[in-house]
Amino acid sequence: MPENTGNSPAIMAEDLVKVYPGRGRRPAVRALDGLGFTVPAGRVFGLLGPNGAGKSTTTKILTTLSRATSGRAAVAGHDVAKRPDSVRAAIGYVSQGASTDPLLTATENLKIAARLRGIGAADAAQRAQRLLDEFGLAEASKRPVSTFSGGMRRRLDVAAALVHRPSVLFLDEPTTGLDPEARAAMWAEIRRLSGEEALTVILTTHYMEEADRLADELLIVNRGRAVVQGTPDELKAALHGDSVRVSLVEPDPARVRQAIAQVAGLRDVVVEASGVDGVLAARTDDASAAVGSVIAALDAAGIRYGQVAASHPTLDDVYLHFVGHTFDGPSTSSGTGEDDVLEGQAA
Ligand SMILES: Nc1ncnc2c1ncn2[C@@H]1O[C@H](COP(=O)(O)OP(=O)(O)OP(=O)(O)O)[C@@H](O)[C@H]1O
Repeated sequence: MPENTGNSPAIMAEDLVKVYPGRGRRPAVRALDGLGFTVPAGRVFGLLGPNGAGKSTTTKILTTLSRATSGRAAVAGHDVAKRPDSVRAAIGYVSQGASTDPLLTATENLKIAARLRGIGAADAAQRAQRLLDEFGLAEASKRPVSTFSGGMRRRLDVAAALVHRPSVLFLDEPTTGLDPEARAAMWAEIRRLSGEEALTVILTTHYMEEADRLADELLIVNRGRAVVQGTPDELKAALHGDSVRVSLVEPDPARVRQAIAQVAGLRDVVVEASGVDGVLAARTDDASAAVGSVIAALDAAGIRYGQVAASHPTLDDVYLHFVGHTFDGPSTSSGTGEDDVLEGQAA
């Protein structure tokens, strides 16, 4: 039975600090720097942030795989440092790597997962059957997992993490590598779990669309700190004005920045180059005027570009605003520096 479906939060993290000690010439790393957040029970909660932001470290502490240097965290009402066994009994964890044995059948895998959680043989068989039905894997239950598609394997990984009926499920990039159809099936599964089963799902993802469509609430983490938390709609609504995006062809970011330096009314300007492509992103209160002026400035400077788009803020814009570079972009861009963007976050 879920342990925590009442009003108390599924997760509470307070002032978490994690310092990985230095070794030899390698300096110590302060991976978490006072991270705090709360996750209400029964929600899909998305953790977003650039590489190295501290997402994995946070997940490791919450799943008892690592200890915080200081601070406090509780999962399903249990303190992670004082009651790690109770936390482990209350959570399921699906890592990026497959957790099932490809040579065994789906049923065998689930039965083993249940037995490892201390469930008796008869109950394990029943639970395995129930999960195979729920996850649409009943017909394939007698086949070795090596014959499964990527989507079926991922669903089986999730099913295996639920054998002991946890109340909080950690999913680390659950749809990476899946085709769009399998991704949609996994999204439907996650929605079902949080809805019908009242499970709290902690989701780490690298897909902005996934975070937008799936997460009831999002936390953006940067440099070991919580930057902003809210529903995707709240976060988007908090960014006033419109977004302008221009795809650049073989850009020289410094030249692009110089070209648009005189364009009035742009803020949160970021220019990124990745291979032969690039992007110029900015926000403005007057999209139609800004688009015209940006195009004129790029033309005047002889800068090549492709698509030019203005839209209401998307989650990409929220990320850009709070982190300082695009989700797929480099961690240092030639645009507005991270500190500049964070200083301007009162928008
Ligand atoms: N075992 C470790 N020893 C030393 N430093 C570490 C260790 N694990 C993580 N770090 C460092 O801590 C910081 C946070 O890393 P973490 O893996 O938590 O970030 P992340 O947000 O999960 O990134 P990614 O999206 O790339 O997985 C990084 O600077 C990373 O290099």
